[in-house]
Amino acid sequence: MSSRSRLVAHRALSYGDRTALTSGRKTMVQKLDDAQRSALLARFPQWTHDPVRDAITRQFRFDDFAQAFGFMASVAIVAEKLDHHPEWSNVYNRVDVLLTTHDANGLSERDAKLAEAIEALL
Ligand SMILES: C[C@H](O)[C@H](O)[C@H]1CNC2=NC(N)=NC(=O)C2=N1
Repeated sequence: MSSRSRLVAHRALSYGDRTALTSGRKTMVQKLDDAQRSALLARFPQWTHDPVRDAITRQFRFDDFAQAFGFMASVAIVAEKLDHHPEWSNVYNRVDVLLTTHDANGLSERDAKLAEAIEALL
């Protein structure tokens, strides 16, 4: 098998897996109501509510770039597993994270799950 065929086969498999993993998630995700949003913020006091985006944000600081990027790599793996991804940026030892659910146009239970998983990495 040529290296090009292997690449294409790998890609096809990846897409197949992804379809299988996500095909059970066609239901609309519900935006949190006010009580649920308050509960979320009480549960994660280090996170700040962004009312414009209906998102939660947190800034993480590490000793250096290697630690910051290691953290991002760990979050990326969890995010991919949850099929829920952060909006973020990194400058040297700093990582700015914003969580919101694009499919709901605001916070949902998925953001709570991802925030919980991120906190568990620290
Ligand atoms: C098709 C796939 O399930 C969706 O696009 C997922 C991927 N990751 C996501 N991440 C975030 N933050 N919000 C979403 O609505 C979202 N949707």
